[in-house]
Amino acid sequence: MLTANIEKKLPDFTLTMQFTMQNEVLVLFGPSGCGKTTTLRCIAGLAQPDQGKVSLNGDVFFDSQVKENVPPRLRKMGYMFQDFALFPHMSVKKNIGYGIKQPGKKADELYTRLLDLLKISHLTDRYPHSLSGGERQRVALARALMAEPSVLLLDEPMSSLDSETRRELQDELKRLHTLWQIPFILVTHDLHEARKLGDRIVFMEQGRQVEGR
Ligand SMILES: Nc1ncnc2c1ncn2[C@@H]1O[C@H](COP(=O)(O)OP(=O)(O)OP(=O)(O)O)[C@@H](O)[C@H]1O
Repeated sequence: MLTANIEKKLPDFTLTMQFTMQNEVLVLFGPSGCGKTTTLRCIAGLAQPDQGKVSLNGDVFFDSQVKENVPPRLRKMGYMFQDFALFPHMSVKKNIGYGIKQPGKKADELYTRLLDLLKISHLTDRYPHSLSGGERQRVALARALMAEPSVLLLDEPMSSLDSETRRELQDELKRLHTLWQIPFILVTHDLHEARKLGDRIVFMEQGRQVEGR
């Protein structure tokens, strides 16, 4: 169970988000600038709330009252952000491999499956600067999935993909979720995608939840 209680002052409003989720797919949906990315960043530890608490299955990652703030790499979260760059000096293969927790047959199988699924097998020796936006996005997604994280945070992971790849990837994400049974938080601007993938949709405006089911 992931619990997030986040209060963070931003230039135009104070982000105030509070939710608890089981091993489900929660979608954050709302207009540009309403605080979706900042919410994910606070959960991942890439931004610090002014007040609040973030915990996963009883492990406290952030607690303003006791000044606890676990660094991102120890939070066991996989994330893929719009601006989260791939390592420029590493090949695609190395970038994806960076996420591996435990090398071995299982990791090799997952690697092959992800390359195949994301149609990036032919890119493994290339470097990020030579990839298109959509290719970079697919490599970044493979890296996030490769780590077999305890929580997966996805910030518009499919925004630069063509509609067919997007549909396939949506289906695969759903399958992976069923298989792994961990919390997924997905930010999307696509209501169809939100409805297809989300067990729950949180509608946000100006840093607050305005509607949800
Ligand atoms: N590091 C920062 N410093 C100051 N203000 C920020 C920072 N990051 C975000 N903001 C502001 O906080 C608000 C929320 O931004 P955020 O990126 O979380 O929105 P979003 O809902 O993810 O938007 P989008 O859909 O466009 O990606 C915006 O007004 C943004 O300008």
